[in-house]
Amino acid sequence: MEGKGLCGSMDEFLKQCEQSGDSAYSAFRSLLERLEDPTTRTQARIFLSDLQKRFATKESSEKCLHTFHFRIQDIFIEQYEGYQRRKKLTMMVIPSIFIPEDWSFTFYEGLNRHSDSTFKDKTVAELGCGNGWISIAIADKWLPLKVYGLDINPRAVKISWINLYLNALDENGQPIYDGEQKTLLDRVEFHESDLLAYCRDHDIKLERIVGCIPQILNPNPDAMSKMITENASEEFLHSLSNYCALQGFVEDQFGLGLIARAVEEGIAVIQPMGIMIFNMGGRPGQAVCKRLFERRGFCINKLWQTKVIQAADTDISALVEIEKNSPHRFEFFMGLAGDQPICARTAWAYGKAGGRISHALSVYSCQLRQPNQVKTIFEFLKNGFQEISSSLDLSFEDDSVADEKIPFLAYLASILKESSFFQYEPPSGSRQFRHLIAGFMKTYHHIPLNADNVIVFPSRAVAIENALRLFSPRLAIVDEHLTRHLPRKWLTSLVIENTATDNPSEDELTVIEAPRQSDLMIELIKRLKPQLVVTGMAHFEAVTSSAFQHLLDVTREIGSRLFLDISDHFELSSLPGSNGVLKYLAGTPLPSHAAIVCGLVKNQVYSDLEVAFVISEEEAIFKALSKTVELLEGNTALISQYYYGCLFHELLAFHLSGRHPLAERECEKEKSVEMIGFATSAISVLDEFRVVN
Ligand SMILES: C[S@@+](CC[C@H](N)C(=O)[O-])C[C@H]1O[C@@H](n2cnc3c(N)ncnc32)[C@H](O)[C@@H]1O
Ligand code: MET
Repeated sequence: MEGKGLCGSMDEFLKQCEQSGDSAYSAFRSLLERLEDPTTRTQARIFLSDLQKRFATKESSEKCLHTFHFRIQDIFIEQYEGYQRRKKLTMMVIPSIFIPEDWSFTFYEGLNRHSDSTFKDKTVAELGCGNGWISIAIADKWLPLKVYGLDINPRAVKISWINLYLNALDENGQPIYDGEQKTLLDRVEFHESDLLAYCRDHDIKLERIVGCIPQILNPNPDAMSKMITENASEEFLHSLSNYCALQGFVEDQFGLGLIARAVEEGIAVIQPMGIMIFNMGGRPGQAVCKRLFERRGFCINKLWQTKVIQAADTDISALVEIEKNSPHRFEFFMGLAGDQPICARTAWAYGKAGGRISHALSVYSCQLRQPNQVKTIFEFLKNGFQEISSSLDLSFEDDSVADEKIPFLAYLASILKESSFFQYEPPSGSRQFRHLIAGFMKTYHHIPLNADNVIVFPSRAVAIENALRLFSPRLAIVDEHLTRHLPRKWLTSLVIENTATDNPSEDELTVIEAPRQSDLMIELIKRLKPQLVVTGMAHFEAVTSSAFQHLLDVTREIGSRLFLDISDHFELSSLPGSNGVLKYLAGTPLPSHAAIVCGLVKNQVYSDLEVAFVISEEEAIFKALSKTVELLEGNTALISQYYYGCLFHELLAFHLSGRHPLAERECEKEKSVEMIGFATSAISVLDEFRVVN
């Protein structure tokens, strides 16, 4: 039956199509309006069946494209040998849009390598949907919740809608229902959109983003800046399938700028566990293609790789130009069988001389490693930090490094997003950071500390030097591992012979080095009676608390202050090994003459970042040490506190609070001897200022 009436006669229709591609397009636009209108839909669909039947053979449908500027044909998407009920879709094309070829079919094969659950019930966007066949095939095969087929070419979008009606309704114009009693019209929408603009503007959160978009820079950049409208020239509209404009990304130099932009736009709209699947021409080289994703925080899985003949309608001379101006070499092959890569220049010359050139084509499936954090980083960089974005590298060989660095950058981004400057923090260190350290001690080691028991220093060396200056002991015994950064004069003076009645100047501070072994250290303490002891602990002695207790007792009896360095035994992990000192503190308060020093130095990412903290449960010591930070060495860089703060935060964030009630602590033993007090110079300063934490 020939569709007449609403659609006019077929001959009239074909006559209009014959005039030009533009004219054929406008004939189909009117037909689309009839498909959209439920009252004329059935008839319009029947008219399309009749058109298809009229050019049923392969030859006649080719001729139709040539003469009438459109083609409607069945494409078989599941055609395994021996498989009887071959699945077909009916699809039309017009010359001003992309006509599916090798690239599309490879892409579809790559999509098919995913498990059924990848698309079932999911919200999907297809970038550069062309005539819409991939979006329709996804909807047909996997029953996703919704597929948004997006294309910048307005004509591609209209033809996609026609293709949707062609497949949602049967030849008689009746709806085809799937297993869930839905038709393709319930599952697919097509929209004109520059990459993900449509989803962004409509606040659509996607679970899958798939795309086969151009990878060759337009050899004629002016053409690209032309307004893209439905009425632009056919040639120009078709060129949108093969060429892209400069996008302002580093990847432009490899022709990958459009994909780079798609990925960055995708990071903003994809759900955290979402997957992006891209068809990647291997011409820039596999390493470059992989890097595009990895440096933006993705893990990639190359699902399918094949070789395709370089499309005849795509001029690779833009790649030859890039080779002229850079050391980069693209990767082509001679024929499909070649396996020795040749560069774009050689490929171009070989092609001009009649040779067939091919290149790799792969389907990449990509997922963000730490999705929410990478999203935060990109959200921040989007607003005016293009330069940082270009040099950003979130690719890591080692997962544990990624686990440290990405959360930190995200944390920094969220702080900088809220304020463009670093806030003033008290000299004892950022309250939040001290709070986190105390929280870690409480949660992981059951030591009931609070932020006012913790003083932050730029490094362990500074912490120790400040403690020595604060008390200015006549004699200090310092573990030989910790003397390296102390002023030389302290290590060279020797005032041990002075009697207690002498009144040496405070500058005459003498440091005696001692081995890190508690029995030797204790022997020295007993003999030399220093006013201050700074020591670490050998590993074997740190296992139980007895060496620590012994040191506490001896220093208390003699009247020395003790600074115990636990840096080597302190682990910033979710399963930190304990040690005798921390076990002791869980059950007993830290005596007032003792403090714990801990340098955080073992980070894997920024080996030059250091922070240290001192723990004291004595308010006066807390205040005085805080003051030394202000007076002597300057505050600790906030960036270092953020870095370590973030590590502590990560370790605390998932904990339920109060799951392990803290043990009752025993009371501290009575003081027996008067301890060394603050240096007179320190006292004057401490008296002068009211010390605020
Ligand atoms: C190679 S075709 C792929 C078409 C279809 N997916 C297929 O496989 O047959 C690439 C498509 O990307 C579209 N395109 C180019 N730049 C785009 C952009 N910035 N945003 C959206 N689509 C774009 C082109 O119009 C073209 O339809
Ligand atoms: N013909 C294009 C090329 O060779 C590919 C079109 S599909 C993005 O790059």
